[in-house]
Amino acid sequence: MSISRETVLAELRKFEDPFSKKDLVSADLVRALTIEDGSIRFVMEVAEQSQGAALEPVRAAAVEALEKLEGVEKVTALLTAHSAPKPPPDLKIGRHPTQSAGPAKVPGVDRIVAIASGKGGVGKSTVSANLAVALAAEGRRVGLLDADVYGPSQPRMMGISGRPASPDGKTILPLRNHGVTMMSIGLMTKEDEAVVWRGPMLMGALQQMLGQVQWGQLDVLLVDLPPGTGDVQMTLAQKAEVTGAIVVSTPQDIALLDARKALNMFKKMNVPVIGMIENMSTHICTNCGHEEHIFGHGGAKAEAEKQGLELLGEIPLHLDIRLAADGGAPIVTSKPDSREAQTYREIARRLIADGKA
Ligand SMILES: Nc1ncnc2c1ncn2[C@@H]1O[C@H](COP(=O)(O)OP(=O)(O)OP(=O)(O)O)[C@@H](O)[C@H]1O
Repeated sequence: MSISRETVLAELRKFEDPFSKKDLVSADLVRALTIEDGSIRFVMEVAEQSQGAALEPVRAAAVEALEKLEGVEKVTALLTAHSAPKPPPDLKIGRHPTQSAGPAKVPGVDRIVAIASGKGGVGKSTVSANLAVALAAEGRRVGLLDADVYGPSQPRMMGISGRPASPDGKTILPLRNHGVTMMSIGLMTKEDEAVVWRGPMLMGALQQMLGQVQWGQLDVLLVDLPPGTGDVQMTLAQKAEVTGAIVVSTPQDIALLDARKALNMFKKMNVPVIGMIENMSTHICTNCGHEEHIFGHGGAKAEAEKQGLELLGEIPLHLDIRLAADGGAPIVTSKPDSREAQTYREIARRLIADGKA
C-alpha cells in the first residue's frame, strides 16, 4: 500500500515547532516533501541556524513516528537553515544596468554535465561514479559533484571518507580517489545524521559546492543530481552554465514516464539533453553469463528515438556492478576488463568524441 501525502502531513501536524508553538506543517517548516513508494523525504527549513538544536529532537521524533506508519520503509528528513538576510538593494539612480546573475562558468571547469533521473533508485549515482572513473581512465581531468542532497552516496561508491579541509575558512578542498576529484554534501556531514548546513539553505549548499570548492582545472564536472525534478536541478541550471544533461532510466515503463518528466524539465530550463542511458538493461547471470531481459528491453531506445535523442548506452544489471559500488571502487576500476566496465568506457569515449566531456 502506498502512503498518501495527506497521511504524512497529518502525522507531521502532531509535532510542535518549539518557536512558533504551531504544528510543523502550519509553521511552514516542512519543505520539498517527496513520497515515492515507501520512501518519504522532506526538508525542515528553520529561520536561523541557532534554532537547529531545539528542532533536532522534534525532527527525530517525527521521523520515528513516520517510520511506524504502515507502508513506510524509509524516512529522510534534513534540517536546514536560511541564509543571512540579503543586503538592501542598491537604489542609486543613473547607473548602467548591471547584468543579472544568470548562469555563470565555474572557474577552471570547462564543461558541466548533469546526471539526472526521473525517479530514485534507477542507478544514477552508480552511473555517475563509473562514468567519472571511465572519463579519468581516458585521460580527462574529471570532477564529480554529489548534489544528491537527500541521499548522498558518492563518498561510499568512490571509497572516500573524512571531511574536506578548508585551510582559509572560505574555500573547500575537494578529495580525490580513482583519478577523480570529488565533493559531496555527504562529506560535510556525518553519515545518518541530520544536517543543519553551516551556511545557506538547501539551494545555497549547491551554489557553495560549485563556487567555493577548489575544483582546479577540469575538462568536465559531472553533477550527480537528486532524483526527480526539483529545486536543486533548477538552481544548477540557473546558476551554472550546464553543457548538457544525461538522463538515466531503467527499462520499466513507469521509470520511463518519470524519465520523460526529467527530459521536459531540462527542455524548459534550456539545458540541452546529451542523451539517455538505460541502466539495468538486461540481467547477466553471475554463474553462467546468461542474459535475460527481466524488466523488458528497448524502452529507453524507443523513448530516446521518439524524443530525437541519443541512447548513449545500455548497462546490464549485474551483481558485480553493485558489489563494486558498495565496496568503494566502481567496476570500471575494480574489474576494468569486464564487459560491464567496457560499456561505461564506451560511453565515456563517445562523450569525449562528441566534445561533451
Ligand atoms: N547496473 C547495475 N547492476 C546492479 N546493481 C546496480 C546497477 N546500477 C545500480 N545498481 C545498484 O542499485 C542500487 C541503486 O543505485 P544508485 O544508488 O546508483 O541509484 P540512484 O538512482 O542514484 O538512487 P537515488 O537517486 O535514490 O540515490 C545500488 O545498490 C546500486 O549498487
